[in-house]
Amino acid sequence: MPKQKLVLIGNGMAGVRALEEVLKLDREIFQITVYGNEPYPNYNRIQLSKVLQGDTSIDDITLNNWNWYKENNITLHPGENVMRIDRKKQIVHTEKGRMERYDKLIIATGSNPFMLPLPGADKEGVIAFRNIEDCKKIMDYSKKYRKAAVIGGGLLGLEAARGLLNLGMEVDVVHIHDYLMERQLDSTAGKLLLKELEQQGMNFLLKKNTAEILGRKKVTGLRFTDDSRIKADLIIMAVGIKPNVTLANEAGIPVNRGILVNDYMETEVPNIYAVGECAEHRGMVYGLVAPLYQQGKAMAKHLCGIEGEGYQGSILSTQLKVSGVDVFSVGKINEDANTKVYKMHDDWNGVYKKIMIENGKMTGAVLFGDTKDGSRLLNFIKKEADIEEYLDTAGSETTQVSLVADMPNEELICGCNGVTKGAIVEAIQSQGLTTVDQVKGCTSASRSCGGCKSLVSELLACTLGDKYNASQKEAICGCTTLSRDEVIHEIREKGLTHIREVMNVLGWESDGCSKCKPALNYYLGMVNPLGYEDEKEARYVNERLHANIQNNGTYSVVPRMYGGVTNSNDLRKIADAADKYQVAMIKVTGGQRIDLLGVKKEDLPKIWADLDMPSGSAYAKGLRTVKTCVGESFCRFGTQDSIGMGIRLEKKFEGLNAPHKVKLAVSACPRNCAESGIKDVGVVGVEGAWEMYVGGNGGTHLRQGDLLFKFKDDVALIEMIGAFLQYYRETANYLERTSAWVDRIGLEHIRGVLSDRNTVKELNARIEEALSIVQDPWKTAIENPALLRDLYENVKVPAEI
Ligand SMILES: Cc1cc2nc3c(=O)[nH]c(=O)nc-3n(C[C@H](O)[C@H](O)[C@H](O)COP(=O)(O)OP(=O)(O)OC[C@H]3O[C@@H](n4cnc5c(N)ncnc54)[C@H](O)[C@@H]3O)c2cc1C
Ligand SMILES: NC(=O)c1ccc[n+]([C@@H]2O[C@H](COP(=O)([O-])OP(=O)(O)OC[C@H]3O[C@@H](n4cnc5c(N)ncnc54)[C@H](O)[C@@H]3O)[C@@H](O)[C@H]2O)c1
Ligand code: SF4
Ligand code: FES
Repeated sequence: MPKQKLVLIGNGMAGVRALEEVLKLDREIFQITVYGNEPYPNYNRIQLSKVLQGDTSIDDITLNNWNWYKENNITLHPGENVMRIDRKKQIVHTEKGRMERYDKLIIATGSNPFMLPLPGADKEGVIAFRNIEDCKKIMDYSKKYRKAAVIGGGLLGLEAARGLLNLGMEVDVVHIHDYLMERQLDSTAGKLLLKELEQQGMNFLLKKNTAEILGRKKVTGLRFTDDSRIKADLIIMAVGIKPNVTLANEAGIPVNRGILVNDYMETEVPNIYAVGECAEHRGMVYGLVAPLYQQGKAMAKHLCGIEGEGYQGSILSTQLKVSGVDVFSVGKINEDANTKVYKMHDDWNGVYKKIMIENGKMTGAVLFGDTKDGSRLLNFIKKEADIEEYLDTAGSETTQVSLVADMPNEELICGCNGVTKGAIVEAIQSQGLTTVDQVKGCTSASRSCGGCKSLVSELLACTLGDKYNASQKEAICGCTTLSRDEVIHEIREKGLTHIREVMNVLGWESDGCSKCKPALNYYLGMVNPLGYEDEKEARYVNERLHANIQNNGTYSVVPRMYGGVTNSNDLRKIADAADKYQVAMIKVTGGQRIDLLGVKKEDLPKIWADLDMPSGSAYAKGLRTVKTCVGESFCRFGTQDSIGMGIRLEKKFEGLNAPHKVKLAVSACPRNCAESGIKDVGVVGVEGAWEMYVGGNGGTHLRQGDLLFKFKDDVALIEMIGAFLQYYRETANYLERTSAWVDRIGLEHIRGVLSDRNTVKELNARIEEALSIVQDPWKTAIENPALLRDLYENVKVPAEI
């Protein structure tokens, strides 16, 4: 039988997913042609927010690459607009004059951003945020200009605003309502969100109606109906979307807000279907992928002649993709005469939870500050569960790990793609999957917004147990096939106590190399801090000599200055030492201390003795500096004693060794003068509390820290920093910065582990043990004549280690 001709208009997320569903059911019945007016293969529109925020690149958001179309015998016409549908002759006409006959036609033309018809809306610098071109334009603007305004405080506007901040712009968000995301949140959550985002640096203008976009040819600002004005070089319009129904309308296909369809996504015209944001089903037009994918599934069955109940409508759930902000909403969000409400508001910790109940059944929920219950609530609300059923489990101290383990098989793990726990576990077991990417490829879980990635990872861990850890295996170097975890396990199990022993017992294939020797030295010390004797010769040269070697063979000397605070006495000692040893340069470092550059190796012990100050560990794989701002003692904006806290932290953790260098900072307000956002641990004072950010990095791999927890109490903050550092010490690969480690094991996972009080206490007990043996290395060296002779007088230090 000849194949039927299936034509898809719109190469976007809903249309192409529907084709995937068709191909899953029957690869033989259709000869498929796709027209898409964007010049790209199908890509993940959702991830444009992450592209703008710098978390991923345009190259990495392709969903189906060019090859996928070839492999599935699909003819794709990228960058080609369909101009007209001739429903009588069953032909589509394109802008290039092509005419394509169809037996079945799918319209999946998505939406257009709604552009407010304001005077000046056509000026240069007014941009929507919908596709790759918009994203590129915005990024280009950010390189040239400083001030941006986003009109619309909904999901898109806020994600765009976060992106603009990350791109270094100042951002005003103009919103028409008195609280943010009013379509997804109630006023309490909307206001909490505003506070949180203000602290991230966004500026909000609420209840503001724009009257005019100012400027001559190019945008210069906005004027509002109350006649107030703001300046702006770039305006992002994010005030909602309009289904793209022009083609259907002109072809005489019945349209209301969207193209009218039945439960099988058939329009009222034979052989024409509509799916995605352009379709209207039972009065609803959807703007999130989960319902669009469900529509595609129902439509594919119908196209392939398979019976099914059709699409029944969806309960919507949303999450904002802004790092450090946890907001979740599902179903009904506002009370009316028929609803009762279960509410919890912990104002201090900024946690808010509201569940809507009708006749004892759950119909909606809003979460702010702690969203780990989101997927469970979505499942309860989907099945209209009794509130009692939820409350029975709600009191228990759940972490994400236990949450996934306890979930019944029919519960959803991935809301976007409708993938249940049972389906993932089945795929893991039957197909031998071991990584999140494999689960994504096989089940589609985590393929869209990516919000469920950590749940998938936990599920892999629960399902595979030890095998999951083994599957993450990467040998620590070419001398062995053993991974870091295996080596540490063997060190513990077999009670191994020194590097040579590890190599002998674990069958090293050589005498060790510059990669494994320092790593083993660290792992042995981490496992047994009290019993292990540091093997100096396994350390890199800088750590061995306690000074950084420079390009001309001299060294730099950086004495410790707790919290960046010094005094005239120390400054005098530094000046005298600089003169006496004729240092080439005295330089203030980024870590707020003083670097004496150009010291000869043989002078190192002498200058340390003269300085009589502790080592600043500027060379160490371990705690380096704790940078502070002046804080409440002097600054008008300071809400906390940042210097006091910084000094306390530095005194507590100085000398701690770690998989890589660790930098801390304490700022007394969100202006962040100490750059807490790009430190391994960054502390930021807010009114009456401290926020703790982790995984920040200001180096080659720039990464903004993630908010981990908030504390009103100094002791609790210090305890959590101890627990975080120890968890990093125990689980990171040697030479893995916290930024890479947080990305690898997941913020949610870390938060889950550190939410357990006992774990925090145990980690602190172990870090205390490691700290108890810390000695100042300069002092130790000066007091050890043999070491002085060996290291600073006789021996030539090989440079590679
Ligand atoms: C920045 C951003 C972030 C988002 N984040 C999320 C999120 O976190 N979660 C979520 O669920 N949803 C999110 N969304 C929404 C989600 O991306 C959309 O719901 C989804 O992409 C809609 O799919 P669609 O196929 O209906 O439309 P689209 O993906 O827009 O695809 C329609 C395609 O048809 C093409 N087209 C239109 N007319 C023609 C024509 N005449 N000829 C040829 N081609 C044509 C369009 O150019 C487009 O490529 C986000 C959207 C944006 C913009
Ligand atoms: N995380 C996510 O799920 C996510 C992220 C981005 C986009 N999206 C989707 O993309 C689509 C577009 O998002 P959106 O945020 O533009 O749509 P939206 O309709 O959700 O929000 C638009 C917001 O703009 C405000 N607004 C309207 N007119 C205004 C005016 N004149 N001045 C100021 N504010 C005004 C509205 O009050 C509303 O809050 C939606 O379907 C959304 O669901 C989803
Ligand atoms: S971070 Fe805040 S408190 Fe600290 S110096 Fe800067 S403005 Fe002042
Ligand atoms: S929840 Fe969005 S990809 Fe899984």
